Amino acid sequence: MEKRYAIIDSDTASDDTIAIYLASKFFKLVGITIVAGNVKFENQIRNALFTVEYFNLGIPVFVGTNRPIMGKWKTVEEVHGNNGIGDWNIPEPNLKPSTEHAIDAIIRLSKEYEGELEILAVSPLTNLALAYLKDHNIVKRIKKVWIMGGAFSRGNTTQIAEYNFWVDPEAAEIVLNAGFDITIVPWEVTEEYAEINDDIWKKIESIKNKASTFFINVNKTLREYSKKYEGHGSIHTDSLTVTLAYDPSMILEEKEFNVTVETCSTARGAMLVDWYNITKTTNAKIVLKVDKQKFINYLLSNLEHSA
Ligand SMILES: O=c1[nH]cnc2c1ncn2[C@@H]1O[C@H](CO)[C@@H](O)[C@H]1O
Repeated sequence: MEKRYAIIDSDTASDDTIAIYLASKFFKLVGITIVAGNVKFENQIRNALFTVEYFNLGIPVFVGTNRPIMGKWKTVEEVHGNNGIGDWNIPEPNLKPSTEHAIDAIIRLSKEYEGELEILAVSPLTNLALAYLKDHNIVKRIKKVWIMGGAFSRGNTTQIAEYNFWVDPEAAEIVLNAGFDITIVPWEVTEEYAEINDDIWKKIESIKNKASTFFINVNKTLREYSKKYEGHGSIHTDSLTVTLAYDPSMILEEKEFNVTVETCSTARGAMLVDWYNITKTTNAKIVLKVDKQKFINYLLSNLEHSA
């Protein structure tokens, strides 16, 4: 089967790096665009370049916006480690990012691969929102947008908000209302279907090759944090989103909703899902159930059969 074209938009830390690696296996990845989020911006760029170099992916890294639209957010080094990848002491990558801005790269690539390009947004949506504001026609040219973001009610960052939507709720609102074909993978769904528990962690550890070593190192702090504060193994939200995008037959249930994002007060970043279609419109599908075993199989086989 011909590989589909995709850009992965990433605030590159821990699981993002694995999502990049998986996306490079699943798709013809034409770019990695970096956006403000998880950890210090410079570290995110470094982590993306390191991932490309480590796995010899040959994919350009485009630096994007280094803050959300409103500029109010916090990085979460406590989740991912100080450098974003479990404090793994990595060498400085030789690769350099592209000189083209991520927003311009998204617009240009949407023309080069018109009607074929998919966006794997495992990040706050700032780059995509700004690309849309610069060129509304990207909506017609981009085939599909996969979004990891939003929580129904169990916020991982505030009582109600998931991190990616919380970092840039204005951007999320812009993207959701732009008219893209959107599928959302929300936090609770990833919590249920993208957990790497002790058994699977040990299995990955025992592979002991280049990719498994990478996985264990970059996700070390994420695992400790998830165990301590969320009471389960590490949640691989971004990897699940990329895998679902590659093989949508893993989606066992999804439903179309009108989805908006709260931008005010203590509920900032909350995903508002019109469950009973009170608004009489829809703008996105939300994934509700996933074949977890398939996800684990994809992950394990791609870690086993690496370099
Ligand atoms: O506590 C956390 N667990 C997992 N991912 C997190 C956490 N905090 C921030 N992220 C980041 O935000 C998205 C998920 O909400 C993911 O994209 C991940 O990179």
